Amino acid sequence: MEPPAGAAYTDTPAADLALQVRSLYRYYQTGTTVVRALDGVSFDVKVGEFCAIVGTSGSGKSTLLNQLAGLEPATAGIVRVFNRDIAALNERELVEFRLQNIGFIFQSFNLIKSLTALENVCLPLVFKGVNPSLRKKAATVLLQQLGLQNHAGHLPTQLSGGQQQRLGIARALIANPRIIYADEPTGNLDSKSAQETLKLLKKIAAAGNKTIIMVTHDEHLAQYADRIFKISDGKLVAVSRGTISDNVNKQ
Ligand SMILES: Nc1ncnc2c1ncn2[C@@H]1O[C@H](COP(=O)(O)OP(=O)(O)OP(=O)(O)O)[C@@H](O)[C@H]1O
Repeated sequence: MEPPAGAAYTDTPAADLALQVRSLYRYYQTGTTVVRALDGVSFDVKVGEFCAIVGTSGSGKSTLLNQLAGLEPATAGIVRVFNRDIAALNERELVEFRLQNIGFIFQSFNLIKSLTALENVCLPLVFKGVNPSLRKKAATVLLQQLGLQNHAGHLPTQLSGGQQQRLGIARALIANPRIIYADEPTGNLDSKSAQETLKLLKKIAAAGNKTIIMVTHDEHLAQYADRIFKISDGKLVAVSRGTISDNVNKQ
């Protein structure tokens, strides 16, 4: 039976969950002040779900994404990514776990300006030790899939914002991660490119059984997601279903 739209937990077996977050707290101490950036957050995300985390500035969205990636220790609570308690991993194991499982998409694209589009997309495979001809082959296929085949030799500055973000998405996909974290992926895009980026993310989640977690302050763009988690003052205050369900696979 489908869980109700507002459910943060599902009755899904743990093996089918991408994320299990339980009573997660992250406090920051600045002088004598304690900031409760995350104040007891709990939710599940199923494998293949596209989820948006929304909230106003300072609500705790980036802190939550950092926690889900194991980039900072929690004050208390549990984060399991594909059933691995990431607090139990040491720094070296965390780096390896991220390399094997997580792709990142950034607001400012984080492309290397001196490298061509093809070389930028290849980078995660360089870190994985894949040989140059296989890297080039995989990157060429992805550039083709994302409609960037005519830009392989271009530098990022020779591409539009939308094209740069597609490049960022190709780079996030090339190592075949099981989950993708996107932090304000449309923050630097015009509204048309933003919508195209969201359609692309929706299509990736639907087609490849990839889980996507996207942080955005844009409540309209969040409607492309399967579920939307609303954060306020470090608390999960609402869970809803995205209302934009146009069949992106047909495009
Ligand atoms: N390293 C830090 N040290 C102290 N306080 C921090 C730190 N990082 C975040 N905070 C505080 O924690 C709260 C949540 O910040 P966070 O960056 O997660 O919010 P956000 O929702 O991502 O905001 P924005 O949309 O503006 O990026 C804020 O009050 C912020 O000032």
